[in-house]
Amino acid sequence: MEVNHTDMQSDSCDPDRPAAHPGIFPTREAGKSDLQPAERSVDFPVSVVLPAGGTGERTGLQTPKQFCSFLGRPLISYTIQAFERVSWIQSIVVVVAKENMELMTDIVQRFQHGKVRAVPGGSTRHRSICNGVLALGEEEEEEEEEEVRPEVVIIHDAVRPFVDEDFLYSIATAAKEHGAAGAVRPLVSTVIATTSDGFLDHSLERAKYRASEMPQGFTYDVIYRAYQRCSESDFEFGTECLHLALQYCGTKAKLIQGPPTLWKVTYKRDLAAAESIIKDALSRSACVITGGSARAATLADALQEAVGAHGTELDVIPDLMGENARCLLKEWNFIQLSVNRSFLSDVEAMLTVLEAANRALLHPLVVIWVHLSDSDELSVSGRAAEPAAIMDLASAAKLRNILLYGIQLHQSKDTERWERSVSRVAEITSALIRERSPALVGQLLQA
Ligand SMILES: Nc1ccn([C@@H]2O[C@H](COP(=O)(O)OP(=O)(O)OP(=O)(O)O)[C@@H](O)[C@H]2O)c(=O)n1
Ligand SMILES: O=P(O)(O)OC[C@@H](O)[C@@H](O)[C@@H](O)CO
Repeated sequence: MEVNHTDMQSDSCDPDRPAAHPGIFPTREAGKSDLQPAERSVDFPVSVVLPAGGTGERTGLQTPKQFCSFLGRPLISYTIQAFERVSWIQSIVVVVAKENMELMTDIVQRFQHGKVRAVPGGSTRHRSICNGVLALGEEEEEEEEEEVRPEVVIIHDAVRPFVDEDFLYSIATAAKEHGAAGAVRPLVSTVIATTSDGFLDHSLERAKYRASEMPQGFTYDVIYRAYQRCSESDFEFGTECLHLALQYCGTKAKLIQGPPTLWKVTYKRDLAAAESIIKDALSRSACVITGGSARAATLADALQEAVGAHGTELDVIPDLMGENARCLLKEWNFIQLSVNRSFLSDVEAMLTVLEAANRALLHPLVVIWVHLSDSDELSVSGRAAEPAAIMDLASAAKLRNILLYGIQLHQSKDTERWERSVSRVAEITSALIRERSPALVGQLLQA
């Protein structure tokens, strides 16, 4: 997947569908969090350093992996989102290569990330992290007045986008108590040592070892002192901050087993897996608007079961008014059912409401107009008018990151034929929601 960081459309890839991913919460508006995780708080200031100064050589791509785009958004923006939505984190420092500082500033502005500032990285990961830690200790005139020097610093690779608040809380509180804390995972492969001429020297007893992952947490003093005292060789060849804390501060990190979501995007295949997980998270539910029509409600009931079989849960409501407006704050997929009325006013009204809610800032929204008509043979004029109208509407909506699709459905008196049509609508709907394909935007698909 060759993705240029200026190309905000990522190629679609088609990896096996992974299990639903608990680690990503793509449900946040700029500046507010609408998925309320367990209400947590800490009584000490916590800041974050996201090392993002690498080149991603192992992906084989020109674009550093942290800037590869998924659904129009760079990977690093997903990681930042995972941290900025945590209310007890006061600030985030992203450490990027000097040549990417402008790009990083653009990303922060474009996706309206809060609490974030970018600082230049170094030639190695440790040097970048050290720059980030030092930046937290410096006064910045434009800093938020309530930002103070952190007591705890969370360090997290920017290319590990799937991290949740509960685990961050565990790491931060353990770091506060013990001076350092780190995420671990069971080893998948056995670790062996080789001789200089490439033969097995010995193997380690796998059960006694763990893979060191991120996030890691440190009291500011520990990580600051560790970097003040470590050697040039550490800076050049080291890969483990926990080791520096032990070696130079005598601080034994508390190790906490993390969820499988903590993996690092390293190779090209990891990009495909990350994209699939992000799409999965966005396609778990959809809101069906029936317009109060009894026939639309019947169709919605039939769809609920059929689409549910494809892994997407439908929430059926008559409109997006009053109490139902809550869907605007948590949904990324909307299905407007229209019976016989072939004009698109229902859809236009929905697009207006979605735009007013600024809902498409972080993720492309999907709006599917399902038009149920009574006649099996549509009049030619009816057919000609609809595709042109929906294409015009879709072209305008796409500029605002809303993907509009149409599905034409005919009410057949033949039960079997009707059931087949409903099943096709469900299949098409699920595919559109999951893939969010730009290529089908504005199309009026026949079910
Ligand atoms: N000089 C460096 C090197 C790496 N990193 C960051 O450290 C994290 C983990 O490093 P890694 O996965 O090795 O990233 P790269 O060094 O970019 O990958 P590669 O080794 O394949 O080039 C990444 O977010 C990377 O951007 C950094 O901030 N500064
Ligand atoms: O060596 P890389 O730069 O690929 O990745 C860094 C990892 O070593 C590091 O993130 C964890 O192992 C925890 O320290």
